[in-house]
Amino acid sequence: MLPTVCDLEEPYRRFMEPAYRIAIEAGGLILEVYDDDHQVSYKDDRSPITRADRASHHHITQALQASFPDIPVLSEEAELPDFQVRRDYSRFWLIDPLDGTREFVNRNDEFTVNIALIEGTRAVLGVVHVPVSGQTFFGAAGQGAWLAERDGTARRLACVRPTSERALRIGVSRSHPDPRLTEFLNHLDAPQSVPLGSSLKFCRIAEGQVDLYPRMHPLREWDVAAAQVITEEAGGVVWDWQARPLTYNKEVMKHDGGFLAAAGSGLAERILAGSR
Ligand SMILES: Nc1ncnc2c1ncn2[C@@H]1O[C@H](COP(=O)(O)O)[C@@H](OP(=O)(O)O)[C@H]1O
Ligand SMILES: [Mg+2]
Repeated sequence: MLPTVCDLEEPYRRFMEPAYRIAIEAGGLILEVYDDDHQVSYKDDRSPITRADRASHHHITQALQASFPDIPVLSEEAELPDFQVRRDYSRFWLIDPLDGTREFVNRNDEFTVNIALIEGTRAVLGVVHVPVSGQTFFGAAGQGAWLAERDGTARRLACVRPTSERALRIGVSRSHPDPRLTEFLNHLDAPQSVPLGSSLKFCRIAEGQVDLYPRMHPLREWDVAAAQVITEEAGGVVWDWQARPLTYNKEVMKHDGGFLAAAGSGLAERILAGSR
């Protein structure tokens, strides 16, 4: 059940209630494998996959389909429908059943379950659950973002604007270093790097603990969708490097040029102006 302090309304409440519950259930399945001796195999693109990715994928897919038989579910762990078919979807679920598989394999706890609802080409609802901490971040377009703790208490999320008195805190991938990002950081005034796995980098912006999350190389749409809604609904922005909002259900489901997530549009504009 959604936390009682959460005053989320329709049209998104009917989607959020099951999505929130299903993300937490999937987190429970992931933890059963995490506490066990998990075996890793590798996909064609050499990224790791475990029994936990598969268990989470099957549960989320089946449970969303049971609640919403008419809404397609697209997942990192399943073959995507042809673009000719999915381009006509007015609404679909986009899931990353275990984001941060490398963090899972390395046992550093920084992995998440991500469920997003896409309408047209926009991400409009997102749930990011963190199995180890039991925290669940969630938000819906125009209504705000919340953080629920394992014990059911919850609070609204709001980004914190950086001040000139302190260093900018930059969320960076813990497991996928990028030389272009290092070069970009060299142009900022003594930034403080905050290494984090998975979509947690977006969530920390929404919590006010990180100011920026710049990404130069492509990420898949499912790595971003749910957490983008949470960042935006906490007052942040997630733009491409031309200051345009990210779009979804593209022919290739990637954000090709990367993106800039920031704790506010003013900060993002300042950073983009400096990077040109
Ligand atoms: N260069 C790249 N191209 C495509 N996906 C990438 C990538 N670098 C990282 N990713 C994916 O982005 C997700 C989060 O990575 P990071 O912790 O670096 O932010 C991971 O997803 P999965 O764990 O779901 O496969 C990872 O596979
Ligand atoms: Mg992922």
